[in-house]
Amino acid sequence: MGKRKAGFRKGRASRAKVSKVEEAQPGEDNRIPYQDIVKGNEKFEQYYKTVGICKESEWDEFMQSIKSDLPTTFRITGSKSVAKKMVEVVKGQFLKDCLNNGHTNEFDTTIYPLPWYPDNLAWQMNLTKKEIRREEAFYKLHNFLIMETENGTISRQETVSMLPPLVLDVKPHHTVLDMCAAPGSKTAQLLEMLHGEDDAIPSGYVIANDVDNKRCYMLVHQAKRLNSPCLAVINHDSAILPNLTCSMPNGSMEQVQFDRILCDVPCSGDGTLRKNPDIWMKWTQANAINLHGVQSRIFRRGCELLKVGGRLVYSTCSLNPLENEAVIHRLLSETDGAMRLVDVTSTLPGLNYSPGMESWVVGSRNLEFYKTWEEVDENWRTTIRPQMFPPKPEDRAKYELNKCIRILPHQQNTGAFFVAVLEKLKPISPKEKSFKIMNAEEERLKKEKEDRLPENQRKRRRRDGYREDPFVFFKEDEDVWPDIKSFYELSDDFDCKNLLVRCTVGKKKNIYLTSSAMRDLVIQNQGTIKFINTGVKLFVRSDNRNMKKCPFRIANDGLESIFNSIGPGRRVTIPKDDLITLLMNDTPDQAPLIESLSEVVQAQLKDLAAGSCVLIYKEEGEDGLVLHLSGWRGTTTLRVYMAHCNSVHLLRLLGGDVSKFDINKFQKAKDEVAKKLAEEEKASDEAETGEEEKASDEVETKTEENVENKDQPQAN
Ligand SMILES: C[S@@+](CC[C@H](N)C(=O)[O-])C[C@H]1O[C@@H](n2cnc3c(N)ncnc32)[C@H](O)[C@@H]1O
Repeated sequence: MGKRKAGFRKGRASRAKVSKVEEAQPGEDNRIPYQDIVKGNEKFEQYYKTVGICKESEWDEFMQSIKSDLPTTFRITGSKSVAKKMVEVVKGQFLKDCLNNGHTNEFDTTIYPLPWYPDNLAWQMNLTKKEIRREEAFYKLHNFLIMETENGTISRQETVSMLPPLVLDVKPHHTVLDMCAAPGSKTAQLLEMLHGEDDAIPSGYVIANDVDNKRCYMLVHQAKRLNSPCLAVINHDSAILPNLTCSMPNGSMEQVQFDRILCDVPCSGDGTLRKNPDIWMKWTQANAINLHGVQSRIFRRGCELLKVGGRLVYSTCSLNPLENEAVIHRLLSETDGAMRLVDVTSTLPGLNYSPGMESWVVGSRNLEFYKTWEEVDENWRTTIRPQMFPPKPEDRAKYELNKCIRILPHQQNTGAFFVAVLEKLKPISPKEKSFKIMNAEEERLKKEKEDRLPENQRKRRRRDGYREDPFVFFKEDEDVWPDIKSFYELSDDFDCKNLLVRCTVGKKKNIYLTSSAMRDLVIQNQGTIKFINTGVKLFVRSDNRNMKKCPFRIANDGLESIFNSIGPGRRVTIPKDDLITLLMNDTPDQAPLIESLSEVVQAQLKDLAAGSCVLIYKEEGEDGLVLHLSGWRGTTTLRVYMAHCNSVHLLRLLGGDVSKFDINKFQKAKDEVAKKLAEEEKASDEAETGEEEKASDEVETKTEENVENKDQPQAN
């Protein structure tokens, strides 16, 4: 897929409708450069003034803020000890140096933790992304953000988008559904919370769904950085998401009801205007009117799939009450007290917000405004629906829509956002017949019926259901297992049935690990659910001659999940200085000689057969940094087996010298230009010298000829 040209957005159809954008001219490829987009739209202003999106006294501030570029924000991720160390890095001298690297006073380099995010794990800085990218003074900061993002230790996520997962309050035992998950920044956050207790494999899981197949792969990419065996990516329209079943300890089957559901629905996105200025050109009230229906259907399905007592968060990055309070009100009024809004603001200290609206006017696409359905013009009655209107004044107290949270851009220099937290009080009968909750007997009969289908029909079902490679779980007698088990001295409680490969025939290349709950879910639902991805990479085929006994090396991705089961025979405890040496020399050709490492390491390696091993680093103190890394003991060398960005990240955590990796791209570009100029100059000098030499040679030859001629005796 081709990369979108940086700084350009498509600008077509709606341009003509928006008078303020007339000055912006699309380029040859029909895109308008960002800097040429006029930030303003009369209809937007008319609509939100009429709706009363903020107090009149705040309007100018609201508009000024929504037209400005966003500040940069990021979240620190990773295991407890790594995250703690990263917070120290962000608070420490390194980042101070990055921010004060010879810049002039024109930049506001303030950086601060978000007060409502726990443990100082979320940070906002007043510099914009553009400033960080374009200013040489900030090259170290830019390198830091890129490297640590690639490594998965920070997530560059907009402040307001961090709210929904946070208020969902996920615990390690929760079953979680993310209904509209791509590209996945919130899924990542949900996973981090699931793994929040640092248990190797939590009993809960996250199912991340998106209707868009391509975006599902963005989700896979995003989640990969988190190395969780408790995630599955699935691809469905969540408004009609099929029921999932799971097996119970007594062997019966049950429909899955989720403890936590995130419903971050598709929306008009006008809360992201600061990040996506092209929305200024496209904005129309018709978008919100059109989206209300799908948002309501997805939300309703979420409420059906939620466990009684469970929590659901509905969120959008839209300012529009039609996509927000109207959707919530519609569901509350249609489900007869089964759901209720929860006020979570006391858990968000220091967050500035507006309470949800309890009353609003509904605007048509032409911006005619109606207070009640009865007033609506006949022409609009197919697009404006009665459910879009607010509760009657006498019912307001019943719905408590003021418990919703709306964040406006000027309140703390962020994007705009809407969040509603709901709890389920009693079951909701599914709207669609097909979602009827099956009891165990019905489920068994359905399975029996499927099993009786002729083989060709079953095959077709499988084919139509999957375009993905299959998920083939290990059987107890899997051929490669005994060698792996004995090489890594894996304990008997490690269940090899949770391992899987993505092929049915041929050599197994990569072996993935899922949690037991995830394995069960995949096995029980492969017929009805389109699974795109699950499992964390644990073993990778290695045909190295030193791995004859077990042709699989251990991968960093899944190491944490299996670490406790690995026996002492393949473990090497490594002191800080040795680890720094390994990280500074992380390529195979640089691998340090064993004899150059400390005696402690040499002693451990003496009896360790060559091949894959686990390196363990533990800092002193209760909360000290703990690292488990995939390593390779060569015949004479030892090395870390990891991506370069991981090495740099770890060096930074250990206080090692990362300066040789901190490339100043501006200086590099200048050096390259200078080098090219020098080469050109040299070439032209040489050419000139060549010409001169040739010319002088010619002169010399001629002179010599003359001399020779002169020397010739004159013929008489
Ligand atoms: C606002 S984005 C979600 C952002 C995501 N939660 C995150 O934090 O990265 C909305 C997503 O909903 C997906 N979507 C749209 N309609 C859907 C549907 N009917 N079912 C499931 N996903 C849908 C879109 O493909 C899009 O990826």
